[in-house]
Amino acid sequence: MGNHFRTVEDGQDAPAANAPGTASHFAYSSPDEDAQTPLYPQADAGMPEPAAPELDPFAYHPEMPTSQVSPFANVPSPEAPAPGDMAAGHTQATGAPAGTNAALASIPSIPDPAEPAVGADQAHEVATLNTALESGDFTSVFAPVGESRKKMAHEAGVEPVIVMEHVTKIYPAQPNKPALEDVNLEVYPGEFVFLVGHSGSGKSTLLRTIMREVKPTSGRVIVAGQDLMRIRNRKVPYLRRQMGIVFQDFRLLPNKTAYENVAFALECIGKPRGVIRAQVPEVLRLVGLADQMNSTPDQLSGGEQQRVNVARAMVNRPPLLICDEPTGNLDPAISLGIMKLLERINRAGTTVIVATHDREMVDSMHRRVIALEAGHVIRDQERGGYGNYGAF
Ligand SMILES: Nc1ncnc2c1ncn2[C@@H]1O[C@H](COP(=O)(O)OP(=O)(O)OP(=O)(O)O)[C@@H](O)[C@H]1O
Repeated sequence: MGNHFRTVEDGQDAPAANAPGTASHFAYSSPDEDAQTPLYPQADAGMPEPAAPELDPFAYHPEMPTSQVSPFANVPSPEAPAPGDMAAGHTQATGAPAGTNAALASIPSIPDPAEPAVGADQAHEVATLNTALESGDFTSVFAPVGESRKKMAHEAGVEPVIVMEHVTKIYPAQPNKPALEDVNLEVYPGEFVFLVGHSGSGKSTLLRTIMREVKPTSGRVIVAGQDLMRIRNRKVPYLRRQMGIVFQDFRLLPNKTAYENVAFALECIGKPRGVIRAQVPEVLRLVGLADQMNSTPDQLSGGEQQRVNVARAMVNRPPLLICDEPTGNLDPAISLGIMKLLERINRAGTTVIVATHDREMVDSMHRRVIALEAGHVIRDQERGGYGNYGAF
C-alpha cells in the first residue's frame, strides 16, 4: 500500500504569499536556522485550492461511509455506532441529554488521574467538554477504527505513516551535542504516540523534523511516503496541510473570535466559504465550544483557547496530528479534557503524536511511549508509562 496522505502532485503546491499582519500569528516561530517554510500555508485569496485527490483513505470524510474511508474498515470495531445511533448522536448535539447513544457506552473513558480540585469556572469548562466528548457526533463525524492498530496495519499491509532512519540533527550552535542521534522509528496510521524525555532531550526537534521545519544533518525522514530530505520546498506547505499542529505557545489571533480563528486556517488554504461555514461550527461543537464561537481569546480561559487551537488543527481533517506540549500551561483538570479530546480524535482514526512532560497523563493513558534521552531513543514501548523522568 502506498501513501496514506493526499498525494503531492506537480502543480498542486500550496500558495505561498502572506497576508501582512495576520498569518504570522499562526506561524510557529522556529528558532532553527534551517527553517525556511512557515508552518501554515500563507493567506492568498487569489490562489485556487489544489485539485482534490480521488480518495484519501486517512482523511476525515464525514460524508463517506466508513468502508470507503478506513483501511481498517473490514476490522470489526466495537465502537462503530449503528445508523440509528448516529442519528441519536445528532439529537444529543442539539440539546437532548448525552449518554443515550448505546454505542458510546462501550467506549472506555480515560481513568482520571488523582482528581484535582477545581473551581466553579473550571468545573463548568470540564463539564462542557465532557458533554461534547460524550456526544455521538464524534463517532458519527469521524470514522471509528479499532484497537491494536499497529498489528492491524501490519496485517493489512499498511505502511508506516512516519519513518525515521538513522536520523541525526546537529544544530550549528551546538556542534558537539547532537539534538538527535541515530534515531530510528516507525509510526503507523491510527497510532497514538507519546514522546517523553527531559527538557532538551530532543522531543521538539524530532517533531519539527517530521514537519520539515528542521532538516536532519543525516538520515532519512519519510512522511506519508514523501522523503523529506528530497521533497522540494514548494511542496512543503502542501505536505503540512495533511498535518494538524498544536503547540503550547501557539497564539490565537487576538482580535478574532473563536469562529474566525478557526475559519482563518481554512481561508489560508483557499477553502470555499460554504465549506468554512459548514466545517467551523461543527469542529467547534466537537471541542465543546458551541456556545463560545463568538468569543475573542481574551474572553476564553487558557483551556478554551487551547481547544480553539485543537479545533483549528482538526478543521482541515488532517490524518496526522502533531502536538508539542499541548497541555503545558493548563491546570490538571483542563489538561485531562484536552488529552481526552486528542484521544477521541485518535479513536476516529487520526494518527496523533504528543510530546509532553505530563507524567500522570502518560501513565493513565497506557499508549505507545517513545522516550528520548540526549537525542537517543532509549525506550519505545507499545503501552508504556512516563518512566523515570523529572518534570524538567
Ligand atoms: N535552534 C537551535 N539551535 C541550537 N540548538 C538547539 C536549537 N533548538 C534546539 N536546540 C538544542 O537541541 C537540543 C534538543 O532541544 P529540543 O528543543 O528538541 O528538546 P526538547 O526535548 O523538546 O526540550 P523541551 O522539553 O524543553 O521542549 C537541546 O540541547 C537544545 O538546546
